[in-house]
Amino acid sequence: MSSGQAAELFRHLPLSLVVGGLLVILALVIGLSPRKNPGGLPFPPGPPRIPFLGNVLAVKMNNIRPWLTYTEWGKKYGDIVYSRILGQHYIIINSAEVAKALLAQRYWIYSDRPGVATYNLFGLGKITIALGHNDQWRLHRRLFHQTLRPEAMVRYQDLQLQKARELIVNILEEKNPLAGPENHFNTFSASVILSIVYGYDAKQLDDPVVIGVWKLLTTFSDELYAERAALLSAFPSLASLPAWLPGMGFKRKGLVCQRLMDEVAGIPFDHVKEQVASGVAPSSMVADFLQDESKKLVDGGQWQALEDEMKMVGASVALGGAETVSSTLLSLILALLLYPEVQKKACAEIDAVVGPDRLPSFEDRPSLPYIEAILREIMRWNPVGPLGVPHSTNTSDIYKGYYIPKGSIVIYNVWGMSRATSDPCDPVHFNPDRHFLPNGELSSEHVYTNNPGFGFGRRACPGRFFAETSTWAGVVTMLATLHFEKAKDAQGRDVEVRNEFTTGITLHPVPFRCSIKVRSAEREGEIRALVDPSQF
Ligand code: HEM
Repeated sequence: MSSGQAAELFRHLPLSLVVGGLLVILALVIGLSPRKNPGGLPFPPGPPRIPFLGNVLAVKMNNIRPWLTYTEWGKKYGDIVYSRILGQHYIIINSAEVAKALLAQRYWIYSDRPGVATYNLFGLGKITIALGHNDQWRLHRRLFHQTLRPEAMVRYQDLQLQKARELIVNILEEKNPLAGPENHFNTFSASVILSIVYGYDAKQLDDPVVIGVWKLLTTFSDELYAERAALLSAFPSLASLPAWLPGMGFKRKGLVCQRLMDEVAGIPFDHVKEQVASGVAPSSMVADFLQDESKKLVDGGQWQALEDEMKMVGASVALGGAETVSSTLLSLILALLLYPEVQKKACAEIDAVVGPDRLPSFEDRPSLPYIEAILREIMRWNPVGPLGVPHSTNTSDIYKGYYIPKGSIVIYNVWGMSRATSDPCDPVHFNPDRHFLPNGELSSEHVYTNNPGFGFGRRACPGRFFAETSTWAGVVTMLATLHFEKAKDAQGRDVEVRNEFTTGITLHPVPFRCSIKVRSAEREGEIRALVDPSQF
């Protein structure tokens, strides 16, 4: 039977069978419904639930932006909210204080990950972000630490600045007048990451490894919206239904993702292995690991297992760091168009500190507090991951007299936290000045790498220090060299842009047009002298 015939057959199933199926699902839901907790303690407060389905309708009403529902719940029920969907417990945390108290101070309970079946379906079950709180995950975090710890960052500064300069040339050489800078941001963020992980020098958009990384990220995030993930975690057996059944098309996308994942993890890794064998590998996370003789003292089987983990660690870094940094840069450009006074202030600061004809470098960073405030404000304004990445509990817990069951999915509402600022300026606005104290000094409260957008506790993003320096290099180099403004239509009027973002696991500004001009010919000249013209 072909898959088309099978789908046709499914569409014509007798009503009794469909009703029977629904009853089975209902029985499963009842089976999954929580039993009373031993001490009879209450769950944290939360919205009223309907039998069996729980809060599915409330979240569904706002399923494209669940963080708005959670923020409303936060106002009504407090910083910790309980919700239930199809028998699955959800704990929603709406304040950084509660997130720290649970995810950081009780990390041994709150560091598991839900949704492993879903990650497996997309071939991503072995990357760090998908792993449970176990020894394999601890090994990954140890391997990251060598390359991504704060003290190692100084090693990458020259590379980050060089890639930022290549970004400027890519933007200036863009032939399509309607193209925005987003594709060049994608190349920038992927190429800095690929350099440190594999010593791989990707320069342009059509680089096959860069293309692979982006195809994998977009296929995965298009398919894995929150509702589907919730359904799959409530009913993992859905994942084993055949791909030809109606509604199961995402399984075919899952197969595409699995193939892409094999390529993204395998091709650059094998390339480095060959380079190491012929003694020509430049230093990188993977090459340094493969050349570390002390690791080879473990016996052959263990070495192979360790090498397989390193392959996944490399892919985890490449995937974790590409989209997030690129999206952050695109948010900045949108903010510059909407708030031109920010661009004016930033350029004035750079010109005063760096002088008119030199490019900024990391030595200038302490003297550029407004740029620092811009970085913090991009993270706050429209957080790239509005709900971070969910954790789950591996045992039950009691917090402030509330019962938190084992297996709860714990969501921290980064978007809601970003709206709860104590300064008088409306949180909707992009305003870097909110990060300064009345005495003009930068506040020590919202340091970039402590932003809730990087998560909490032992699972907090290991790439946040690298994200910070890459973003800084990109932002300061663009603001020193280029001027961004609204594009003009045929009549010479501004093409308006809106503070509008896509929805999903990560947020990106919806595509917008802008005009980019050189603002310092001296700095452009210096950049062109530093970037090999044969690459463009
Ligand atoms: C603005 C940029 C970035 C943002 C907003 C971001 C955000 C996050 C968040 C929210 C998590 C989950 C934390 C949690 O579970 O509580 C995470 C995990 C992770 N990030 Fe990032 N990230 C960024 C950049 C990067 C970069 C540049 C890298 C690599 C160099 C990276 C690698 C990872 C990895 C490997 C994990 C999984 C950690 C684990 O599960 O233990 N990220 N990130």
